[in-house]
Amino acid sequence: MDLKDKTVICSGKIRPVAIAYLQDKVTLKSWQQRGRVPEEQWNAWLQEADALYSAGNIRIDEKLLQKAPKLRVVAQSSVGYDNIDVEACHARSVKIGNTPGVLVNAVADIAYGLLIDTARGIVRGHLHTKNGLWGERKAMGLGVDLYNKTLGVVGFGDIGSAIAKRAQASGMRVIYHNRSRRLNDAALGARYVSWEELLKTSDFIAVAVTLNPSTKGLFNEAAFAAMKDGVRFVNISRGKVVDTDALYEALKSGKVAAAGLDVTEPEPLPGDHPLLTLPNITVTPHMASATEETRDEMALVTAQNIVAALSGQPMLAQVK
Ligand SMILES: NC(=O)C1=CN([C@@H]2O[C@H](COP(=O)(O)OP(=O)(O)OC[C@H]3O[C@@H](n4cnc5c(N)ncnc54)[C@H](OP(=O)(O)O)[C@@H]3O)[C@@H](O)[C@H]2O)C=CC1
Ligand SMILES: O=CC(=O)O
Repeated sequence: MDLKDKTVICSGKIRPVAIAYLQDKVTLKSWQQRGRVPEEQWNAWLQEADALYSAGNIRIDEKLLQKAPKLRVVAQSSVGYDNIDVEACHARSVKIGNTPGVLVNAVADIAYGLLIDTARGIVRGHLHTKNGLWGERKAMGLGVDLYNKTLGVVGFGDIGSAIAKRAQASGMRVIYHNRSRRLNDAALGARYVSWEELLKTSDFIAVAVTLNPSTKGLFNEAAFAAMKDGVRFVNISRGKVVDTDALYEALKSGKVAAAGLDVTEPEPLPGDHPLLTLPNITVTPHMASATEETRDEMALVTAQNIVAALSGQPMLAQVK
């Protein structure tokens, strides 16, 4: 099908693999310079757009949709799509695509790295060495083993179960909590438990839920209070799942011995944020899927979703 009369716009840089896939098939307008496309230009593009390639850095809501009368497809280059008002899109028959699956291993690797860091203080050790304190390394104290400990995974989906697999390789027991039990959990070596039991019995907690009304602020003061003393906490899902002030207090008091976060509220996290004054936290800048291979796959799925939807074919991954 000839789609050359279809205009695809993107608010920021897109990867060469996506450009190569799209440029001969559709009319592509992407901003390949640093930063975001200037507002006036963006508004003009929205007027003409049949499809929007979203890097996740913009809010796609009724306000934007009103400026884009021809829009039929939003292809999000991530698995999470909490920046999109799904109802508003569907009300206007705008299809939404995303990129589940292809980023699972990259994201689970970062979660596992943060998990090990909460146990052993790798980043802290590096800073200690860098600050000329090698000789005083005993002052850092000792870490704890992953081996023979219990990992509680909250959000045992594609990424949560990939984190579990890595933890099992370190000899951890895995329990998990979802709203619904997974049918294949026995094959994955994980035991389904209630929210309360997970909080009470986990030595480590890894969070890999979607951000939805049931998970917003899920890790609040009461949740941290219900955890084991000295629990270690990792979040790679979305910052809004955690009450930042409650986590700060729990880290400060030692209730949470250490935390590793790839996502924060707010994002970006300012360099002078109180969380970063604590010695027992490692924060990475929402980079869990940021490998060359994974970002190429995400870009390609996004481009393929656009072409499929514009051709009237099923997308590789569609948000229902
Ligand atoms: N840091 C980063 O760069 C990245 C972050 N992410 C984040 O990770 C999220 C998960 O991705 P992925 O594993 O692919 O998604 P999946 O849909 O495969 O898994 C999400 C899991 O969350 C569970 N869940 C949802 N609500 C709740 C709740 N209230 N309590 C407990 N569990 C809940 C779901 O189970 P159930 O429905 O049964 O409750 C499901 O098992 C993404 O939505 C995104 O926000 C993803 C990629 C990269
Ligand atoms: O945060 C990234 C995603 O894919 O979701």
